[in-house]
Amino acid sequence: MQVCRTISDIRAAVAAFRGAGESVGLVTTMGALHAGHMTLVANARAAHDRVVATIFVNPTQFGDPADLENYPRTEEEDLAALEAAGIDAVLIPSVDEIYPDGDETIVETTHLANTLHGQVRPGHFRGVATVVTKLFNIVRPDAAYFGEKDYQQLQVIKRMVCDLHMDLRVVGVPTVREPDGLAMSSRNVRLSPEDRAAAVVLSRSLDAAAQHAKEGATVAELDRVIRDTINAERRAELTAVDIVAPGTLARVEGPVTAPVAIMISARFGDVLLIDQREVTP
Ligand SMILES: Nc1ncnc2c1ncn2[C@@H]1O[C@H](COP(=O)(O)OP(=O)(O)OP(=O)(O)O)[C@@H](O)[C@H]1O
Ligand SMILES: CC(C)(CO)[C@@H](O)C(=O)[O-]
Ligand code: BAL
Repeated sequence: MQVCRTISDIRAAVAAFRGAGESVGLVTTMGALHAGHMTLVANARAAHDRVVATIFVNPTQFGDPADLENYPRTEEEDLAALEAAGIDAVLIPSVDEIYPDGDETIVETTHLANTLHGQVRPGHFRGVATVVTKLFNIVRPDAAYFGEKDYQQLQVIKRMVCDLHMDLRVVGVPTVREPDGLAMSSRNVRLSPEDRAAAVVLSRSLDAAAQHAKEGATVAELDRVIRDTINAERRAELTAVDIVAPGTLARVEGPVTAPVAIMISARFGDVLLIDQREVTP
């Protein structure tokens, strides 16, 4: 595995793959890797001759300086995991390498970035779209792999790629969970043991909603089931429940007659966790 810290080094690595006529898949991460990330890698590995990964804790997508400061960083373990998973080249750049001259140029999906979870984290999706555009331009992959856990992020990136005529495929990968159902997340390591145990309420609330949807519940009833389940856990501070049409993320109402996506977020102490599930009537 080639470990590249500069744009010119990763471009040289990718140019060599391209010179040999090989296809390239990309997995972008902020490090502190877990089995969710490795599933993205496995999907890319199965579909491409070469797989490139990036590890970059992107400052422009963090609103809260403490969240950026406390974000887990485990570079040595991450590089070992990527090598073991058969990654061909990894880009692990400095902030100056990615933002050499500030942030004069930004990329924003105007509506999609500022609705739903974008209102819980103002500016977040603008930072994501900007850095993902930079990473796409640097690596120029045939396809890039993103987790469905970050559901709005996936829709933002799909829409950006479509609207800006970017020449790659965006592939969504289902959420990987801990044995008790908690969605894997790099931030889980920041939970106290009590909050870690309590956080299972997120996936439990989604399971309850899925069951109600099968039994013919309305959107308002799904919303109520989720709120009641999460509010019954005193360690959880519910921040959002959004029930939307998959893809467009438009809010839906009335009886659930077609698949809907449920996006939820809650704080446990100072850690904001998200989860998501598509449910069918
Ligand atoms: N549990 C998961 N299952 C599948 N994909 C995941 C999972 N968790 C993260 N990913 C995906 O991995 C990629 C990199 O995510 P990132 O490095 O931010 O990790 P993370 O676990 O989402 O961290 P955090 O939520 O704490 O920011 C994203 O495409 C994300 O959607
Ligand atoms: C896509 C991403 C790598 C952009 O920084 C990040 O938001 C993430 O890890 O999900
Ligand atoms: N997984 C999304 C990156 C973030 O929370 O900033």
